[in-house]
Amino acid sequence: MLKRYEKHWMVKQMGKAKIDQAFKQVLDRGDKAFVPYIMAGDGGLDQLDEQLAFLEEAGATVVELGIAFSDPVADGPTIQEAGLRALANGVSLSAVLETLKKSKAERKIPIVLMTYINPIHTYGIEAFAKSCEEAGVDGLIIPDLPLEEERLIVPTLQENKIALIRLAALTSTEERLTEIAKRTEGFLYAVTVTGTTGARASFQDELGAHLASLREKSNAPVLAGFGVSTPEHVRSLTEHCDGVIVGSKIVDSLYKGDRKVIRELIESAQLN
Ligand SMILES: O=P(O)(O)OC[C@@H](O)[C@@H](O)c1c[nH]c2ccccc12
Repeated sequence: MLKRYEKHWMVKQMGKAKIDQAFKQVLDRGDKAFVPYIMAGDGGLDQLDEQLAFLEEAGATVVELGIAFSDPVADGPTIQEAGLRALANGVSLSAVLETLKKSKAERKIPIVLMTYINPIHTYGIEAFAKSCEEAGVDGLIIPDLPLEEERLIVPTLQENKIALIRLAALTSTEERLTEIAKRTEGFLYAVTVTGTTGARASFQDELGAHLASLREKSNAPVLAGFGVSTPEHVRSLTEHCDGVIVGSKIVDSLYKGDRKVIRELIESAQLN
C-alpha cells in the first residue's frame, strides 16, 4: 500500500525534488523529520556555509533559513534579536541568495527560505524565483502571504520547481485548514500555538488531536513548529505528526556556541 506522503508526491509530481526525497528517506526508515530554523547572517554571512554543513552532518532533514526583515510580525524576541544582529551585519535577501549560490554544489541538505512577502516584491517575483532556483533554494515559507493572494506568486514558483510550504494556524476554520492542507507542497507547517515564535514550556492538551486531524486532511508530511525547545517536546509532538521545526532554541544555541544542545534535539527525532 502507498504510504500517505507517497500519494502527496504523486499528486504534486514533485517526487524528484530534493525536499521530497529528504522527507522520504527519513520517514521510510521510521524516523521523524527535524527542521532547524536559523537566521541567515547571524554571526556573519561568512559563517552560513559552515552552519548549514553542521546541521546537515548532525542529521537535520531540511533547513529553514530566515531572511532578516525590519517588520517581522510573526517573530518572537529570540528570532527578532537574531534578525537585528543579521541586519547589523548588512545581510540582505540578495546577499543570502548569492552566498547560497556559491556553495550550492557542496550542499546536500534542502533549503527552505523563510521570508516575508515585502522583500520578494522589492526583488521582483520572477527574478526572485530565478535566483532561488540558481541558489538551490528548494522551498519557501511566506508567513504573511494569505491563501487568497498566493496566486500572484505560485505559478512562477511552480515553473521554477520551488515548493510553497503552507502554514496551518490553530485559529483557522476547518474549511480553511482543509484547503491549506491540500495545497501545501513539501510539508505542512502546523503552528502549535497562537501568537509569535519562541520557546515555551508546554502545549495545549488539544494539540495532539489538532495534529492528527491535519494529518487526515493532508497527504503531505505534517510538521509541528512554534515553541518546540526540548527533546521531550520533540518526542511527545511526534507521536501525532511527522516531525518538528525548531527555531528559537536552535538560534539561541548557535549564537551561544552550544552545539551539543542542537545535536541532542536532532537526535530526539531519530527513533531508529
Ligand atoms: O522559534 P520557534 O518557536 O521554535 O518557532 C519556529 C520558528 O521560529 C520558525 O519556523 C520561524 C521563524 N520566523 C517565522 C515566521 C513565521 C513562521 C515561522 C517562523
